[in-house]
Amino acid sequence: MRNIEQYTPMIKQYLEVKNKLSDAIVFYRLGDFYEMFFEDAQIASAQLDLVLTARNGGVEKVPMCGIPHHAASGYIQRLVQKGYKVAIVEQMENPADAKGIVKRDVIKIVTPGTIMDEINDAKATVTIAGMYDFQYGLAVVLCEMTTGEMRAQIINKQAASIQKVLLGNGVKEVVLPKHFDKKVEKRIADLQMITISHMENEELNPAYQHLLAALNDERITKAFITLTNYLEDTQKRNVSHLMSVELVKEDDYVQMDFATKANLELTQTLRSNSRSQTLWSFLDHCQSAMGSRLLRKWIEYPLLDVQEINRRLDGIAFLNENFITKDELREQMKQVYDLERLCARVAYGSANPRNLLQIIKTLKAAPQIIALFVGCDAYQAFQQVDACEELLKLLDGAIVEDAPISIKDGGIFVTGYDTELDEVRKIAVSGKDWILELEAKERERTGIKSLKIGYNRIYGYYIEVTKANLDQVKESFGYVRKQTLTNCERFVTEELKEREDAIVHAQEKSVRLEQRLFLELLERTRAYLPKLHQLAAALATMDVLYALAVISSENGYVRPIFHEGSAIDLEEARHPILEKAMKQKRYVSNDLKMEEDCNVLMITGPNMGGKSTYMRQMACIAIMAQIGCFVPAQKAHLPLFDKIFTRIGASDDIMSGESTFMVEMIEANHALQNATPHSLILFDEIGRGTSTYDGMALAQAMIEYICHQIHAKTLFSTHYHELTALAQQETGIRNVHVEVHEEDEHVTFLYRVNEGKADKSYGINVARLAKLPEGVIERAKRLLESYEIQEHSATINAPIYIEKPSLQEKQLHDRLEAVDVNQMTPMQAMQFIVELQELLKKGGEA
Ligand SMILES: Nc1ncnc2c1ncn2[C@@H]1O[C@H](COP(=O)(O)OP(=O)(O)OP(=O)(O)O)[C@@H](O)[C@H]1O
Repeated sequence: MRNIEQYTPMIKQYLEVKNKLSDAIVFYRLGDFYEMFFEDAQIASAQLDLVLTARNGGVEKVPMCGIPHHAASGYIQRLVQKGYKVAIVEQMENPADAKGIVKRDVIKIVTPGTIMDEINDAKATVTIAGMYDFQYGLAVVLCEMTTGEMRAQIINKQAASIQKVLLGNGVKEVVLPKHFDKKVEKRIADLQMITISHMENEELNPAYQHLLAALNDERITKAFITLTNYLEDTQKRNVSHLMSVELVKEDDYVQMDFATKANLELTQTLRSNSRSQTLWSFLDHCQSAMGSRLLRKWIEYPLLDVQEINRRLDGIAFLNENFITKDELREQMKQVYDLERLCARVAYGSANPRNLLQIIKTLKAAPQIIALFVGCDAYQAFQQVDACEELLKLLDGAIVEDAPISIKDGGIFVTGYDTELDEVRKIAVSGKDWILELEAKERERTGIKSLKIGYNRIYGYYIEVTKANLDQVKESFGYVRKQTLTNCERFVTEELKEREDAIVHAQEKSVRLEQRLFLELLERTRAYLPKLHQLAAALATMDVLYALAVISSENGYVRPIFHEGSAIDLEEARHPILEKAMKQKRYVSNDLKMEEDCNVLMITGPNMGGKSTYMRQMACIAIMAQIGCFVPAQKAHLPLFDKIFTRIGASDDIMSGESTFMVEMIEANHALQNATPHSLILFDEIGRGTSTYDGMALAQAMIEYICHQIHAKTLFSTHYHELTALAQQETGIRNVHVEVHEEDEHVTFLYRVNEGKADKSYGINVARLAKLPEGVIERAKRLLESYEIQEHSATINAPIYIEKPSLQEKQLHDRLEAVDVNQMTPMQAMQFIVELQELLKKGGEA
């Protein structure tokens, strides 16, 4: 700890502030710069490529680096993205008025979960979570700071659930209370790139109580308190833009764990974490950022409610049947700004004059946009949305077209908006005219052509004469010297001094008046926020419907039809993204049919043959269908999937320290433990991460488990051709294979999926395609031949062993199925359990 008394007064002041902000980098305002000192300077200079200098701090030279204040947001964003917190320390008084050291204080702390103004990616969502741990689980309250949206969830303490809720919702920062399960904290820390913050204050601020109105759950309240107290603490103000907390019920949506979402590259790619080439970016033809963000939510939360899905599909069909309406919608949507974030800024008090202009433009377009949906039966509710015409009347014509971003310098309101403002402005303007006249008069009187009248905040108005003309200044002019610069002198006259006060005063007064009027206008706008939120939600929905209509019509997609059974019937299905990305070659469409009693589709065929693509295609179509979008196929009859699980591709989790095989087993386990008869499972080459026999045994055991216990619809690709024999014993398994054409050891992939199993693997042919050295290929072929000979002579290709359920299991099953628990007394139930236990001990009755 430094002895702060030894330092210069300024560094002492800095250290007093810094000592309370140990986990943040302090941006300390000095004139036009933000300076960083000591360790903060070292970190910032390394992270932001700034030059590290030093400043005399009294007892020692203090490391220092700085950035211009007007460029701060870019630097803050870079630091925060790297997981740092940045505390902004501002000058709290005008340096000119300060006696001694200028007063400074922290005005806000920007953290990874609370960054708002500094974000320049309109489609990005930044979420912060407050958590509370109760004995059996966790309450999580999520908040999207830029919109103020809040959601709550109760989850269990397993790593997969924590990962799903935090990574799945783009959480960048988690706030934990004083007492929190250390093991769970470690699980959160293991997720990497999530900043963990702590908040000790456990008292509910009454200002936020109403946001919990609809919820009566003490656990959620506690997580909410931790979160809101932290937000107040970092923002140093009331976070008035927060919206009511909505409880998320997982059962309302298709459940996908984080690995599944990542594997399917729904909203970010596996390799680069980028947005391009994802299902989101592919579908995103939205015209507004709020539309894009809503689309992302739709993709992450596909629906289970067939009525709601059909409503969206009806909306899309309406736009595609009325293409002029659709075109008109696109044009009108161009006028729509990010009303969601604008509302948040109004509520929070950070809206600027340009933001109000954006609201005006949006409100002007809104009635026409709503009217476009008059004929859309599915969305008649849009007609009830208030387009806020009253607010438009209030705002329209108040603000000048090229209004400034800041309210510091006036120039916000049009003439005629306020009579007092007009009066003050007139005085200020006439003052300026008087100055111009004086300048002309003085030039004439002195004969100095280059004479200028200028103004600066410290010296006020002055007459400036260049050095070259100084000899022409006569005493009789009454010029009093004010300031000497290298190449000019500045003077005042009695006359100028007298008028200066009035002019400056009028200018300042008009700026102050404009500020007051602007804040009043914001306050009046605030009264319309509930209506504006509804309008924003409706416009965003229309925008997403537009995007999905465009995708569906441009690519010839078909409307999915849902049924209550479990059969899948897809004709000429395609992978939406790959189909679009393929330029030279044509994408080969395929059918996918699984009848009610078919549980597992076993897919065999060569590497590179298109197995994974066929599986991903199924998942993409299922998700697109359940978000209410048309799908890439000629016919799509589908069940409603409740959960989707995947074990696809090589998503080695290097970060979590798990091996490839371990990740494979964890993901497979997750599916086997949680899938239901209504789920979709995609297992791509399960078991390949271990030895052949291990892998094959595990794969077979899993398939049997799915057929007998789970009955979920499963697509299972494998290179273990032996497994295809299972189809002969199990009615629930069907074999299909991807076709290739082989000629003179050269293979051509046909990507056509046909009935039956593949005859061989073609691994060596594919290796040749990859241009491995010919020596390696030849040697591999010889080895393969000798393996195959051994295989036939020895017992390597052991026949597949199919285990039937034991008699004991069958008896247990029959008994449990037969009993009607509702008709039993507690005593009878206990007796029944004892009987079952005895049956277990005896190993069956027989
Ligand atoms: N239906 C299709 N039409 C056209 N090209 C396709 C089709 N399916 C796949 N492809 C092409 O083949 C490539 C390989 O496909 P995919 O990864 O699905 O093969 P795979 O059988 O899973 O291979 P491996 O067993 O090595 O994992 C794809 O990247 C794509 O370029």
